[in-house]
Amino acid sequence: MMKSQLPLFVAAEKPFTKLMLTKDKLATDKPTQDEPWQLIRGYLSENQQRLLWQESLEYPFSRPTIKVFGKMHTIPRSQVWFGDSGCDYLYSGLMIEALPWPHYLARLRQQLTQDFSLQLNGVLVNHYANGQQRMGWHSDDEPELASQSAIVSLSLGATRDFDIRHKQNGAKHRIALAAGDLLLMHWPMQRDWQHSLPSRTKLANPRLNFTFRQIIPFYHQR
Ligand SMILES: O=C(O)CCC(=O)C(=O)O
Ligand SMILES: [Fe+2]
Repeated sequence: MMKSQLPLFVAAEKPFTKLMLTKDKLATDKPTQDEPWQLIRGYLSENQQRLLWQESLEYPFSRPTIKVFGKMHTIPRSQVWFGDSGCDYLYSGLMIEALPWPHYLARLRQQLTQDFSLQLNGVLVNHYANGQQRMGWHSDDEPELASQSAIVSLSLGATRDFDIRHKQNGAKHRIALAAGDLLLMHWPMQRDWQHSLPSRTKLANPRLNFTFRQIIPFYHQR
């Protein structure tokens, strides 16, 4: 349905080959009550990574200015939000309207929906131009997120450390997220933990991250 809006260069590309997700592959890492996340290395094929990266060159990224503790800041990365209609997202006091799904991102959403039995209806794409760009400590706990829903994170490009810390007991984890890796963040990760993407000042290479989410449609119009 989105095909007509595709940039021309992808028309000739081979389609995704459907990834066969074997039980073994899923079993490589299991979420536990103590650590409610699950890492699947190399979930995206090389072909998928290439197509998504290429498609992202056409995404309308922006660097909005947001209010943090009463002060205005331009976010240290660029982002864009795609989603089903009505799946707008209020982010640090800023209403982001859902843009229609680009082709390969729509296909990836479908694949994730099937592989993990999730109802994903929006994706935040973050582009980190280099190691100076980053994301501070936060939990993804906005009220428009469906109650107790999981968030699926996929990474492309440069490998970056992803830090996780417990809100109460101070436990810390660091996961190096490489191109193609998938991190499944199950409930109650967003209730009990924060995460961040620290800067790496010497790194010159860009990275993309997609976090697929389930939003309560028309939340902000009710
Ligand atoms: O870039 C990442 O790996 C993290 C992104 C993230 O935490 C978010 O979009 O909420
Ligand atoms: Fe996050």
